[in-house]
Amino acid sequence: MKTPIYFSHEIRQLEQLARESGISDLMERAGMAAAELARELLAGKTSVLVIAGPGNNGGDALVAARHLKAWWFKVNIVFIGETAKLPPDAANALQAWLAIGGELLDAIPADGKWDMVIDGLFGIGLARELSGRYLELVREINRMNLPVLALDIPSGLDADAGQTFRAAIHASHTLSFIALKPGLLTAYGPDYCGQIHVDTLELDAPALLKPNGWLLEKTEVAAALKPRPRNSHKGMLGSVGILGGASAMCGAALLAGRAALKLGAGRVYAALLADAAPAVDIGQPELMLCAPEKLFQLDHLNCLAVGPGLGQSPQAVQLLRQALETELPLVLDADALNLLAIHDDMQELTKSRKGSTILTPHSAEAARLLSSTTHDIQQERVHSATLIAQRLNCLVVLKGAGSICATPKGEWFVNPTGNPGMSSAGMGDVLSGMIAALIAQRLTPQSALLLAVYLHGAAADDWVEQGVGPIGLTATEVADAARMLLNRWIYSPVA
Ligand SMILES: NC(=O)C1=CN([C@@H]2O[C@H](COP(=O)(O)OP(=O)(O)OC[C@H]3O[C@@H](n4cnc5c(N)ncnc54)[C@H](OP(=O)(O)O)[C@@H]3O)[C@@H](O)[C@H]2O)[C@@H](O)CC1
Ligand SMILES: [K+]
Repeated sequence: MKTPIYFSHEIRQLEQLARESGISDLMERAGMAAAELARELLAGKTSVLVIAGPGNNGGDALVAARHLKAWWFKVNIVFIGETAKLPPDAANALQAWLAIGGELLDAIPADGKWDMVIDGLFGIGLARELSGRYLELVREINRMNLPVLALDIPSGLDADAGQTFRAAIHASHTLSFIALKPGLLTAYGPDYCGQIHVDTLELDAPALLKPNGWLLEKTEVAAALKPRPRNSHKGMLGSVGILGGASAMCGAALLAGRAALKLGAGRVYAALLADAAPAVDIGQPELMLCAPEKLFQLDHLNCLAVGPGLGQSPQAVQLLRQALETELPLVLDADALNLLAIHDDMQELTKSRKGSTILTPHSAEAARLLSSTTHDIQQERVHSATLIAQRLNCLVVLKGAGSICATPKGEWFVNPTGNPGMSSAGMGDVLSGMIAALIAQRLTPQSALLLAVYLHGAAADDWVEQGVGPIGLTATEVADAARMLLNRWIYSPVA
């Protein structure tokens, strides 16, 4: 089963649709799910501090507190807001809490001791920067250094963008209601959410509202993989061309080429622009190095990756234009993206290409493509990726924590794999080579993109699990681990 992701306005639509179909107890369901998870996480410990805010997120917390109290946990609630202004469901939850003898505190007692905090201060209704008592409370909870279960989303985090409203609660677990929201998974989301759990509140969300966003998951991306027939030869496995490697940047093209080899392309050609380009890659002599004009004379290329170390010389401009004029599937990265951003005619060429085009920008490259700023791209990562995909009629991966893949049809995917060890030179070059290799092996461009993005992050995660990284993890190591995982997923799928 695929896992959908919805923006907060879509979650509100879902709530409305549920209400219209006669479901009126969503808050009770959310509170019960929260209490059950809290009980499991407490694992025998008994004392809980519940923070309830002025909206329905506070209502969820009040319901959870009521159940925990009924199960004999020691529960203290700090409520911040005006009880008279609570929305109806939350007001009912408050009455039910008071009816079983519960009390409300207006500040965290200085001498209290708890095993866990339940954060029900703000959910998807947080609409502006935190200030005053709210800001102070978030900081105080973070200073307590206790396990925190955040209800729906850590308070202070923007459910759509994954940015913080000045500060946010550092949760150890987040229980997201109805479905995932993109802000949990991208930008700062992974830093604040801890382990993410989803409770659908018994709603079949995709049946009520068609999702446009999905979580990338191994079962989904690996479905494109098939074992090779024993009777195979390199021609069947496709040929990749890499175009880049201007003076002082040959390494980028070699990294992309080596990654394409390791991901199984039958033949890989690296065409280097540098005047004094090497004739052979001594560390990887299987790579075929050639001059750029030779690459376009080959009649058996299945995919071309343009950009690693390309530079922005007149020759680079001419070669990129030539690549865009072919019907080959193209992967464009780095300076290919920067050149595309400043040449309107190349953007027109891209829009009308017969072959697929895949763009792999990080946020600064995306900003150039959209004539925007890195800050604005990070504020709207999903929207930015889909906008580029639709404007340029291409597939896009907007890289960074929680990479966003987008299609020209408006579908988008968030990648949960990867770690800060990937913030190092060459990682993007390796990703370009990986995508190109999978396309050359006849995966559809979209399947190749989704698999490569997921696998690239999973390979880096594998090293971190082994204690290599995040500090000092190299792109070459990621390509090696990607090869190992790919083989494992195809040939020992249970492992
Ligand atoms: N509806 C349902 O059926 C279900 C909803 N569910 C739950 O409800 C949550 C959404 O609830 P919600 O819409 O009430 O928003 P919520 O996040 O509690 O906060 C809104 C309050 O905060 C206030 N406020 C905002 N920003 C502020 C700031 N910076 N500083 C100070 N105040 C600020 C804002 O005040 P105002 O902007 O009006 O001044 C308002 O009072 C959702 O995440 C899920 O947990 C589940 O139970 C499932 C069923
Ligand atoms: K919360």
